[in-house]
Amino acid sequence: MSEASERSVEQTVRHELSGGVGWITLDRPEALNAIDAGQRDRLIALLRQASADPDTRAVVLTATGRGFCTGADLRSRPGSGPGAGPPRPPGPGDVARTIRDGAQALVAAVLDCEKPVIAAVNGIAAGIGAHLALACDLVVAAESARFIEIFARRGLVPDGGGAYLLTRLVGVHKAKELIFLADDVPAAEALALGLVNRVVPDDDLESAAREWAERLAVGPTRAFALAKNLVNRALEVDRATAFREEADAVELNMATDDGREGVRAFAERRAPEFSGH
Ligand SMILES: CCCCCCCCCCCCC[C@H](O)CC(=O)SCCNC(=O)CCNC(=O)[C@H](O)C(C)(C)COP(=O)(O)OP(=O)(O)OC[C@H]1O[C@@H](n2cnc3c(N)ncnc32)[C@H](O)[C@@H]1OP(=O)(O)O
Repeated sequence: MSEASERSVEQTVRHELSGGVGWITLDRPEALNAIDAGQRDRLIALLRQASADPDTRAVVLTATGRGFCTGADLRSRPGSGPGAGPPRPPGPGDVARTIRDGAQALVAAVLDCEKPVIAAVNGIAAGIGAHLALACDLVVAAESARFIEIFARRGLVPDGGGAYLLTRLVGVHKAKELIFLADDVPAAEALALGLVNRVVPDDDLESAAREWAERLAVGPTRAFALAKNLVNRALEVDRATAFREEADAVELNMATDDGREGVRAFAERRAPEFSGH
């Protein structure tokens, strides 16, 4: 039975809302924060709740120990409780459904979250754990962090949006290099590649993530959500569609309190106070 099942999923995937920032912390350092299906599903639920919660203005995703997340818990077996029989071999379509409903749903929950999501990568991010970090809007990495597109070491095809994310972030050739060779990518190299926004000393990771998160938490939340969606779609649509969706987003935003507050505050020579609505 995996360690995860001896502690509640609320203990190994912690959530705290503080100052408008939702902190989601993976806390199973003994397994480098590998995630089983229960932890994956809790992450999805927390991200979806954060998206809808008006009191959550920004999200930070981080972890404890020297692992951020090393992907699926390869030691957990769904339904492996006491008395469980031998694992049933997956039937036709079972694996594809697991990937759709699991790894892909997790990455989609980050991409679709209507709040800025910051990954504070404290250590090794491998497999779906790397994609969880790379799907975030901003990635702050500790100097000791490293990213591993590890699937080939396990004979697996990258899932959880790996090819989709990597190709957009680093281009076709570098994406194939990372996937085929499955080498460790240290934080400094990840920064040079454009995989992360910032690299900070390990001891400064939390404060660096907090500083960005708290700045975003008092910003125009709705405008951030609309802009996030435009950027996420920018590589998928043609110019006419992009321009139409941009114009629609600007119009939607102008109907919000914050959309009017910024210009009004400038005219009144005062700092804006964005409510997030
Ligand atoms: C999305 C969740 C799905 C949940 C369903 C579960 C079904 C799983 C079926 C797989 C198909 C799903 C695939 C998934 O969507 C995508 C993936 O993530 S596949 C990639 C899986 N991850 C890995 O292959 C990484 C495995 N780990 C390593 O290779 C190494 O640990 C490392 C990352 C290179 C680091 O190496 P070291 O620094 O030497 O550290 P150790 O190896 O000694 O590790 C320390 C300790 O942690 C345990 N551990 C590390 N990673 C995992 C892991 N992924 N699963 C379980 N346990 C892990 C390791 O065993 C050590 O424990 P100890 O032996 O000390 O008890």
